[in-house]
Amino acid sequence: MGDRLTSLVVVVIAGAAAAVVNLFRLPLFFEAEFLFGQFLVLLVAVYRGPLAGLACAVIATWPLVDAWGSYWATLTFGMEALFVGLACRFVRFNVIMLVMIYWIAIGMPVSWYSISGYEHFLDSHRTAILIKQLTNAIVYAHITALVMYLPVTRKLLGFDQKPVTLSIKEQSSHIISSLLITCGIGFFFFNLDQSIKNSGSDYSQVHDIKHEQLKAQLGEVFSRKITAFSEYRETLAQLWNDPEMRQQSLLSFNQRYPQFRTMVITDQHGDLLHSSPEELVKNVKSQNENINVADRDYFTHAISSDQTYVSPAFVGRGFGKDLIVAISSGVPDLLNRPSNVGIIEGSFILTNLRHVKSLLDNIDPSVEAILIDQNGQVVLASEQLQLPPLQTFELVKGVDTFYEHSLVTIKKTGGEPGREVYYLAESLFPWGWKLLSLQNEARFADVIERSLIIFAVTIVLVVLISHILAFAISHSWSYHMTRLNELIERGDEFNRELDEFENNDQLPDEIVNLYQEIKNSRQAIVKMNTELQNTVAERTEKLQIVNAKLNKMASTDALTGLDNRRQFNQKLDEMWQHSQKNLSPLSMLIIDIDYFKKINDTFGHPVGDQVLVQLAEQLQHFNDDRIGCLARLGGEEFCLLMSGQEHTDVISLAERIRKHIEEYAFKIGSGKPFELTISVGVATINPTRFTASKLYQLADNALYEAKHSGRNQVRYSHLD
Ligand SMILES: Nc1nc2c(ncn2[C@@H]2O[C@H](COP(=O)(O)OP(=O)(O)OP(=O)(O)O)[C@@H](O)[C@H]2O)c(=O)[nH]1
Repeated sequence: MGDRLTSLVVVVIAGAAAAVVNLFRLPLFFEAEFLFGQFLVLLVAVYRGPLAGLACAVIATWPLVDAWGSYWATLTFGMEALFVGLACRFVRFNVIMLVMIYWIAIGMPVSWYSISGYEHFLDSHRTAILIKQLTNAIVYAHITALVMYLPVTRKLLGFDQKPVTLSIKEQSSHIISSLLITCGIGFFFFNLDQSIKNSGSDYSQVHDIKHEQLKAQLGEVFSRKITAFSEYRETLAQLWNDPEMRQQSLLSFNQRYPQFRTMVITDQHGDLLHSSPEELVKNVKSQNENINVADRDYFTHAISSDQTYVSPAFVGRGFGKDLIVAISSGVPDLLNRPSNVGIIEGSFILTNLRHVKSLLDNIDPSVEAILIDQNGQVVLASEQLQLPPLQTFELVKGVDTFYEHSLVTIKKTGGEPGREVYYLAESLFPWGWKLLSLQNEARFADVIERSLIIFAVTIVLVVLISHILAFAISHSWSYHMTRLNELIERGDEFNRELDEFENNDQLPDEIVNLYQEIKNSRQAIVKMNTELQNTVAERTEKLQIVNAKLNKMASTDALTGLDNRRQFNQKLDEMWQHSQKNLSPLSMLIIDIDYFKKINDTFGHPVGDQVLVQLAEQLQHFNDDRIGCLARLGGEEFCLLMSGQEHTDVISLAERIRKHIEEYAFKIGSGKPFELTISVGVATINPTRFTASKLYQLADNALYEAKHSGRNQVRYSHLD
């Protein structure tokens, strides 16, 4: 399979596996989730290169596009794979450090931008989400580092590709820090999550309590008035037939509840009977004969019911244009209950509800409240919210709930949703109004962010410290190995006692054993080497002796010990060259025993051999400095070579030899002594003019002549 096709298969399978793992995400706060599938993407980036990593990231983030509704995850994780893959191609790397550098320098800034782009609800949690990303990345990078060196990973993803980091120090550093940090981060994150959850629920409890307090306070304000109206309608029913008393009681009722700017009493048809202050009716009546309120809400609700009615906020018409709320109650017909004979109504101008307003404003610096009527209009709202009365608004639900709290933003009539996000608590009052209390979520987000920033800094420090620790531990493991390695390279150190290894109690057993093994084998090698050298020297010496003997044998005649023909030829050649160079004459004597055949025939070959040996011994007496070579050429033929000698001297030497042999008594064993003669052929040449073979030819001819002239003679030939 081609390398590209292999990469494609790896990318598709690892990407699909990572996508499946990414389906099982660990949910954290808000939309933040921990995912683990990315470790497979990193492995592909490390083993198969940046482009394969990028492709794998695209496949792996498929579930996130759907779940998170954006392609930002594909972008950031894709860039991460590219970054890690590229870095691994060019530097000796540590995958955890690379991932950390990527997220701090690139990933987090890109995410910062992306979050603001698509979801304002996450705005206040940007830092939290980014820190989650960094922590998540540190975790899956450690998982990557843990499984990266497993043989199975290499087999599945790397095939025969070598990972960049291979030394014991680097591998053990990766593994130690990975173990430490994966456990450490898990523990820290679990604790952090718990503490955020706890403080979140504390926060929401406090919010609920504040809300309940406010609700109770507001309820008391209104229900006291409602109760007062319910009681007063009974009083009024008693004195309904006495107009004077009605007016009086109305005035004193209003005095008791001065928050009501005006109070009126109408008959069952809505015609105004009394007012407080009294002039109101008078003034109005002076302009208009009959005031009828039958079309007003507060009348229609009160006249047909025995419940006290609290109206929505509205702009008053009859007695001014103020923004008011009316409380009205039907006055029962004592003879014909439950029908009413008229109503009593009190209105207070909203701006006069200072007490209520201050309750809304001062709940808590982070909590705002809105009081809304049955029409969904604002009656009163905390100053901060800037919601004027009668404004209708919409609560826009947030993307999520946070520890059972709804998250909302406020959208004013026709406008955009505000950017502030609140936790919502709401309650309905018996009279139909609602109390909404909104706790600004940014406050809690600040608290979370602060602890997350501390957490992130701690994690980064933990990562760095654990790497330093891991490095130190693995260094101590590999230090002695490295030292041993150096020693092996230097070699000779093992011949000495090394204190560092010999007398060191701190050394791990494995190192001590390894050292001993190496030392022993080293010493064995040295010993073997010395023995080998001695043997070789011994053998060489023997060989040289044998060689010398062989040489000797090759150049010596076995019977007589004189030079043989081979040696003779070589010496003749050398001496001819020497004489040619020195311009000196070269001479040759060929000596042949006379009638040697007879000796052989008479006494036998062994005796013949003895004769040859004795003759050689006798010739040796003449072998002085002048003789360049004394050889037996074969059979009973001997030869002498001389250089630089005068021809006459050579002839005289030949004569002396012939004479010496003639006079010499040969004796074999205990046999009788006998005599024999020799014939000698002598020749001398000028080597600058004649060759060595010419010299031989001349000497041989001279010998032939000596033989044919009766033997026991010296004959010579001379060419100048
Ligand atoms: N014992 C012995 N005899 C040898 C050796 N080499 C040659 N001969 C004998 O030497 C004899 C030489 O005889 P010839 O060449 O006929 O000459 P000769 O008998 O010496 O007579 P002339 O040279 O003519 O005086 C032969 O019988 C050879 O067999 C040897 O190494 N040992």
